[in-house]
Amino acid sequence: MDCKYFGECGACRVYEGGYESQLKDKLELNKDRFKSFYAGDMSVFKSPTSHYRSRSEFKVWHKDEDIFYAMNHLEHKGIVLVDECPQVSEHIASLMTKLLVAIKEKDIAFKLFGADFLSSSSGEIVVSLIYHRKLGDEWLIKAKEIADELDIFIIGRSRKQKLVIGQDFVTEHLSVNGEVYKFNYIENSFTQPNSKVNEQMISWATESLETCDGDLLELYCGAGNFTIPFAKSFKKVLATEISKSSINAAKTNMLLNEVKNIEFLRMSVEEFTEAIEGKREFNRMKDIDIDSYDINTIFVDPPRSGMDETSCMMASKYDNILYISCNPETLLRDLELLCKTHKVVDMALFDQFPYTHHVEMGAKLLRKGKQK
Ligand SMILES: C[S@@+](CC[C@H](N)C(=O)[O-])C[C@H]1O[C@@H](n2cnc3c(N)ncnc32)[C@H](O)[C@@H]1O
Repeated sequence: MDCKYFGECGACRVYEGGYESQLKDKLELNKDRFKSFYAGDMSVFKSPTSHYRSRSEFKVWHKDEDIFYAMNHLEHKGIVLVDECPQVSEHIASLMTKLLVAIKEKDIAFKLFGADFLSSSSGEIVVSLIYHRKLGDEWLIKAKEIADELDIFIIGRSRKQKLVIGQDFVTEHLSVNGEVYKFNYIENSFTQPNSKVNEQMISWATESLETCDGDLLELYCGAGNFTIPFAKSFKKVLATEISKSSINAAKTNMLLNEVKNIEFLRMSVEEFTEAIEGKREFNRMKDIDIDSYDINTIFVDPPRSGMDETSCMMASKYDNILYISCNPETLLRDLELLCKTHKVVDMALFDQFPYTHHVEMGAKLLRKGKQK
């Protein structure tokens, strides 16, 4: 990646030998890490080597009456000023300077401290401008002029305030095994950052579940990123997630894709575990006939902290477990528990975060004694 800040700004790590060499090392490290659970081939899915991030957050730094984008320094305290970034999508990259110029010209930089970008592959962009002051009518008029001029959506945020100019989402199209799915990505909600790798993850996961029978249970479903492509392989899907805005987006995304066999439930994994074990009743489950589900398969995509012990015990009740993880360390910890009853039959590495040491992993597990 040809970048004048490479390694300095904190977003990328300098790696001798470049992208391919780093990926090879990540693969070796993870093959070794998981060798006691899985000794087969690990599929590897590469990222584009630049302009792969569809969302990105920058600080806005004020210096000598001027403003700059900034990132935390990688090695020590302090920041690095950034005027371009080859990680972000082409659409975000070509907007960054124009937006900064417009903010200065319209004089709306006072107490602005953050700029978050979210883009779709077709070029829709929502920018959240984050302030340490209450935003009034004057800000709204000027920000609307910028939004019109640059053909973007702008959200003004400050404490307990959210002003939306246009809309607070972009619509992304993802191509999965030859089919195109539409997703509304909501500002300030979780979305997978690397669209090309995300498409490969969903394709791999969908193929991994193709032979599973019965219904599907999904935990940590977000806005239905996996759920919606999975739905055609199952009669019914029950998908749960803690975030209200993600569940609302998931329901919209189900309609956008004309999918009808999913029930989305806003519930934490901890709550859902209590509900399914009959330990506690929840009003949110009153319209869900849990006994009508014939669940043999569970799909999980937890945050970096992984699953907890109780959720692993719950997942172990199902014959097929598919686990997508953004943190190999917590995946390894959880496999210690899951592999008391199950064995890992396939694994994949997705290079969702190039130029960092992070990777996304996939693991397919089958109850011991069951055939593939
Ligand atoms: C790594 S994201 C995956 C989301 C989705 N599968 C996707 O691909 O976009 C993890 C999700 O877990 C949700 N989450 C975090 N803690 C949770 C909990 N305790 N119970 C349920 N969901 C939780 C987050 O809101 C987030 O949407």
